[in-house]
Amino acid sequence: MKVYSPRRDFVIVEDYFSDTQAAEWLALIEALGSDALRGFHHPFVRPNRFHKAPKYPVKKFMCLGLYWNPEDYRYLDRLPYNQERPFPIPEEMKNLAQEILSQFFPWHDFVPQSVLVNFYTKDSSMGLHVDKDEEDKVSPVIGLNFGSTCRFFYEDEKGVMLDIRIPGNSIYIFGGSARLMRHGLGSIYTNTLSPGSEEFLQNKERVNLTIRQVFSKARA
Ligand SMILES: O=C(O)CCC(=O)C(=O)O
Ligand SMILES: [Fe+2]
Repeated sequence: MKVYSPRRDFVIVEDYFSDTQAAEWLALIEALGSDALRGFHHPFVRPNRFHKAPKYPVKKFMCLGLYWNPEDYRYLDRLPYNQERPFPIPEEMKNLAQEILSQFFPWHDFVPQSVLVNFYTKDSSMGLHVDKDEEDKVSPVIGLNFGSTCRFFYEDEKGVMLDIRIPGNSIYIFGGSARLMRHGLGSIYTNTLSPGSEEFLQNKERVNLTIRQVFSKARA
C-alpha cells in the first residue's frame, strides 16, 4: 500500500485492494449492474443551451441506496424512470467504508447512504465540478477505483487546478477542507488494467464507486 495526500484532507491509497479482493468487488458490481430494472443504465440528462442532446459523461451508471438523479441533481428513494427502489448498499460495502475511514481518515459518525457507480470507457471523461448535491457537505466522499488508470484533476488549497493519476485497486477520500474541492476526470490510459479486473473490464475501462452520506442526520 502507498498512502499519500496530494493536498490537505485528500488521501489516496494505492494498492489498497489485492487482485482477489478487486475481482470480488467487481463480481458483485457486475451482478448488481446486470439487473434489468435496478442495474446499470445510461441516464437521461436535460438538454441545455449548449447541447440539444447531451450525453451523461460515462457509458453506464447505477446507484446503490439513494439514487442520484443526473437530470436534476437530486437524491431519490426510487428510480425516476421505473419507480423501483435501487438495490440497498451491501453490508460489506458499508463495513468497507467504516474500515477505510478508521484507517486513513479521521471521521467517526459516517453513515453511507448512496453509492454512485460510474463505468468509464475510452470516450468517457467528467468535467470539473464540486460534489455539492448532498445536504451533508462535510462528511467525506470515499472513492473506490478499479481497472484502468485515469487522469484526475483536483483543486489545491489555493484554488489552483492540478492533476494526478489514479490507478485501479486504489481508494481515495476527500473530506474536511477538501470536501468541496473542484475535481474532474481526464483521459483514461491504455493498457493499465489493475490486477483482478481482467475478467471484468476491457482495455481503457474503469469503474469508480463513490460512497456518500447524503443527509446531515442519519435517516432511520
Ligand atoms: O470517477 C471518479 O473518480 C470521480 C467521479 C465523480 O467525481 C463523481 O461521481 O462525482
Ligand atoms: Fe465528483
